[in-house]
Amino acid sequence: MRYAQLITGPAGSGKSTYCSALVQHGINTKREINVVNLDPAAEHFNYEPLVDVRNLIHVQDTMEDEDLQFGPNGGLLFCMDYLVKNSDWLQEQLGSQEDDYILFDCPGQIELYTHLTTFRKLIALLQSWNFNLCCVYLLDVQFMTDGAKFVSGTMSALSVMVNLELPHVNLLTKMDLISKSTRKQLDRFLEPDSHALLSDIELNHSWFNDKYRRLTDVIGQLVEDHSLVRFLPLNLNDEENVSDVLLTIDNILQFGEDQDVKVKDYDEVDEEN
Ligand SMILES: Nc1nc2c(ncn2[C@@H]2O[C@H](COP(=O)(O)OP(=O)(O)OP(=O)(O)O)[C@@H](O)[C@H]2O)c(=O)[nH]1
Repeated sequence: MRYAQLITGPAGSGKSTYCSALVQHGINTKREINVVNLDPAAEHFNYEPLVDVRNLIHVQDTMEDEDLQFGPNGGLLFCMDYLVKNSDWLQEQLGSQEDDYILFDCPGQIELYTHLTTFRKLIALLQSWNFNLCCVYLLDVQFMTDGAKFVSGTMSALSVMVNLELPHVNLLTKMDLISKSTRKQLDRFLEPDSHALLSDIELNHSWFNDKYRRLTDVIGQLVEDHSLVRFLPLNLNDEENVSDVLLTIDNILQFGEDQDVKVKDYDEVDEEN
């Protein structure tokens, strides 16, 4: 079996930074973690990729091509389709090493995860190449600190979970950037508690009419009653937190069962944070 995290999330949510941090964590703990860059528009990252999709196709190619003349967004979607159609290239680049552990650093266009089929096709290919996959969805915590934004972020995570149908972990990134009081407020949402969300929305959004208030309440209840969407805080400055998050994902991937790696379960890490 091979193991991989699909690192997804909106533009700027911290995907490449997370990948670099995990590679460094791997070096510190004498564990090999490789990264594959799947973003054909990537300009800069701080890791040495095992495979780089830009060697197959670059978004610039699609924008400069006389026939295609795409804009940046359409070009990126075209590149991802091109990758799926030329999957032999990716398969060859990935090799076939047993027990390898790969982070796929994906583009920031969330339509790829929320409703287009390209990623589902890519997932099916990776699975057919013996990869056990976990989708890791990153959201910048700064966009989750008031009730209305938290509901919106929760819905985007839910769309990805429903569309990709993979074992899934949501991470709140850039935890080092929020104050203690904001963290306290966030903790009330993470519970999750629909009434905390609702009272925050009523307090901060006087324009919220009855209909929206009821809708928010119902969504909050739904998420709470079915434990649908959970978020783990990720602070890259805290090595113990990084280690716990990685172990949680390892557990979901069932990585470690044959490799003698200690794993923690989701609830354990959630409580510790
Ligand atoms: N303070 C802080 N900044 C972070 C953290 N993670 C990412 N950043 C910053 O956020 C910005 C975006 O991070 P990236 O890792 O490039 O985000 P991305 O999701 O890969 O972005 P796209 O490739 O555009 O989709 C960069 O300036 C990072 O330095 C974090 O944990 N803490």
